[in-house]
Amino acid sequence: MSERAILLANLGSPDAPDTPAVRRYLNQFLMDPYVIQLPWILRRLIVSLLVLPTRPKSSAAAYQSIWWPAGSPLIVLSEQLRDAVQAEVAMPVHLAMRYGNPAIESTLLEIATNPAIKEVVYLPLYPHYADSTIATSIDEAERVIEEHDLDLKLIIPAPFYQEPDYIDALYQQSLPYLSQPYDHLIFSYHGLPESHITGSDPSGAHCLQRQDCCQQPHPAHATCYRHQVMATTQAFAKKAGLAQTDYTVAFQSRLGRQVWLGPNTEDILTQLAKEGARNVMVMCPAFVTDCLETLEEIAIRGKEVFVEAGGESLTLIPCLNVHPAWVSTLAKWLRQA
Ligand SMILES: C=CC1=C(C)c2cc3[nH]c(cc4nc(cc5[nH]c(cc1n2)c(C)c5CCC(=O)O)C(CCC(=O)O)=C4C)c(C)c3C=C
Ligand SMILES: [Fe+2]
Ligand SMILES: [Fe+2]
Repeated sequence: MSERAILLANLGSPDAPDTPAVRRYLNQFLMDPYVIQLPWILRRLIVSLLVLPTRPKSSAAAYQSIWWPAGSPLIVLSEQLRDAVQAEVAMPVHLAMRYGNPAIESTLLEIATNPAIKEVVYLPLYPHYADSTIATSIDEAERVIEEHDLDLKLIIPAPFYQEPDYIDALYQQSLPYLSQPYDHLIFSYHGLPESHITGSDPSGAHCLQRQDCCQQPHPAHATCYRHQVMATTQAFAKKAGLAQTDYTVAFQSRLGRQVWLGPNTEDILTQLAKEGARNVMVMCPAFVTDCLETLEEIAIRGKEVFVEAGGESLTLIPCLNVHPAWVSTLAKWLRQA
């Protein structure tokens, strides 16, 4: 019988919080055709002329504000997750990053050095489908296997955005926070250009054609990020007994001039403060590990926006990270895959 290994994949971080390392990382990230979905020449021009001259410096400063002695929070937490899962499963558990290190390529090559391993349970660590996360991670792993002619078969679990165990883990992680007094809860998901949503609609005629498209059952939802984040939110709200007036869904991390999913998290923070909210909670279920986008964009910059608009406190509910409920859920899925 063939043996299996597990490969967990996350997005990745620069190797260091300095401008040259962030420039290399952004160049690899934004030249990915799944991320900036334009022909190569346009992508090259945008990245080289509009992004790389200025963003590496400002992003490096942002990374410096959240960097830990052991490294990038996203990498350190992902390594801790790998080790915690390893303690619960009999198969070897590896970790790779789509951008930066450890790369998917070097990690698959390392797995392939064990001739007994024929199958790899490959789990990109994103609850919701997006071309720029799950699809690109799968594409990269398939490219490596084909290019190096590796005798490995990938077993890929489906997006887990509404799996009851995932919702339960989110609930358990957030319970100590949501049992404190607060005025409003924001579900802040990473944003996407609307063109990514319509572009991954296989019917070409459903997504974003009407405001409530995500509430109407449709096969396009298998690859609709907006539908999937709405489903996570609704399942969580039901589990936590939240009324619709208790929370708002918003999207963060806009980049560039395209139309992105809305509403924008910063606009919602400003609006809530102006309407009289003083204490808000923010949870970010699109990320399973804390990272730049939660620790800096929400907990530092989001808080500044909220306080400037008249609010008092913004509390970031940590991501699942290495919560025991999440670790045992992952271990169970990976054993059963
Ligand atoms: C067109 C640009 C981007 C798309 C589309 C995008 C989608 C997307 N990203 C995440 C998760 C993360 N993104 C992170 C950082 C980050 N994202 C973009 C751009 C797009 N993301 C950039 C340029 C950056 C780098 C930092 C910056 O300069 O702003 C991170 C954090 C990485 C870390 O090191 O901590 C995560 C995680 C998802 C889930 C997603 C689509 C749903
Ligand atoms: Fe991103
Ligand atoms: Fe939809």
